[in-house]
Amino acid sequence: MPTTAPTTPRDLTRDSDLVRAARRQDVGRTPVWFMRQAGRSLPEYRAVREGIPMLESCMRPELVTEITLQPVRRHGVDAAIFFSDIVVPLKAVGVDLDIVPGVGPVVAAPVRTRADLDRLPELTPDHVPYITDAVEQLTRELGPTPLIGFAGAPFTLASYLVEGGPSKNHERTKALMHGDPELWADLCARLAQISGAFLRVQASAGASAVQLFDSWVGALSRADYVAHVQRHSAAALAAVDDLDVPRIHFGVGTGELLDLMGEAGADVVGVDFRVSLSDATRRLGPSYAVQGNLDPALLFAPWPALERRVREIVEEGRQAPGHIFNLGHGVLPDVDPDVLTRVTALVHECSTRS
Ligand SMILES: Cc1c2[nH]c(c1CCC(=O)O)Cc1[nH]c(c(CCC(=O)O)c1C)Cc1[nH]c(c(CCC(=O)O)c1C)Cc1[nH]c(c(CCC(=O)O)c1C)C2
Repeated sequence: MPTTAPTTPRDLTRDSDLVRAARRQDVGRTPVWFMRQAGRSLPEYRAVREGIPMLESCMRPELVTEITLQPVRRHGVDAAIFFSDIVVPLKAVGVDLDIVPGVGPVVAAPVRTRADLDRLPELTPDHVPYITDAVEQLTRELGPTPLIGFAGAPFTLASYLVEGGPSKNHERTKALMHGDPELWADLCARLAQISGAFLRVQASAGASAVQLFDSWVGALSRADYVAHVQRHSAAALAAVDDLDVPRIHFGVGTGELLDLMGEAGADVVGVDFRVSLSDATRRLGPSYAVQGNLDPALLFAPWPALERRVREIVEEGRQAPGHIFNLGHGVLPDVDPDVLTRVTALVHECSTRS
């Protein structure tokens, strides 16, 4: 009898529509998941999080598993997004920060000098044993449904570290980038190591795809992206080169950067709602799948208007080399979860290939 290699969690998801679409292969129907589908709008999420601070909940594998599975059970989406946060690896290496309800990540001592950078260590898997545990537990429970791991990209992480918290204009970040390009490059190189290692921990433990969130990089020009950011995001994505996981690269307001974000080493480029999938596909060419791009605010529109837009996006996606249906940015907290379930069913129904 021929011996067969043991089945890994990733083997079980290799033929899923999400992984196939990311690789620009034929799919049975368009796969769909929603950024920020875990947490946010779900009452069952609020119930299990009751009294547990955000960062603490990210370090409890049982809780991470439950919260990650909730939207998969409820909506029937084609992938789970790992419940964590982009600042978890920074906390893990010792940065004094907290996630403040209603605000977001707040850093006690912002990183602005060489001495500050010298206090930021590299990330090793030993810093995040609870991530490995949670991913292993999750992939066992998910079976054929892929788990997407993620990390924040160097620019977006740098913005939180340099500004000390959420920022509208990223002024201190841009001042550092242009005022001390050498320190900026060293900071981003360190953050690329941290991001890449965080992606690698998740992919090694069984995640089937990874997404690099460069949420705020749309604040940059093409010239600044090329000079100061692209190679660092490329280094983060390259950390999983040998693990055979598709890589999704996403940012908000990045219509002008899509091709450069693809070149950084993505298989799939995330598209926000400001650019049509057709334009995005034209800008990207045949070598990339696209992900997106329903405006999250449209989930509040009357169903006929929402339905029309969902059908349009599915049609536009058919012209792309591969399409993963998603929002153009994260689920808004007040959305009716039943609308997400209905959108999932509609995408599946109107995209089923005969
Ligand atoms: C993928 C993800 C993230 N955060 C969380 C997840 C888990 C999965 C999911 O919710 O589906 C949980 C996650 N992260 C947070 C929460 C809310 C905190 C709570 O419930 O107490 C949750 C559920 C807190 C958080 N963390 C962050 C913010 C934004 C602040 C700002 O405007 O600058 C906020 C509010 C930083 C953050 N975190 C993340 C991003 C990239 C995605 C995006 O652009 O939305 C960013 C920019 C990524």
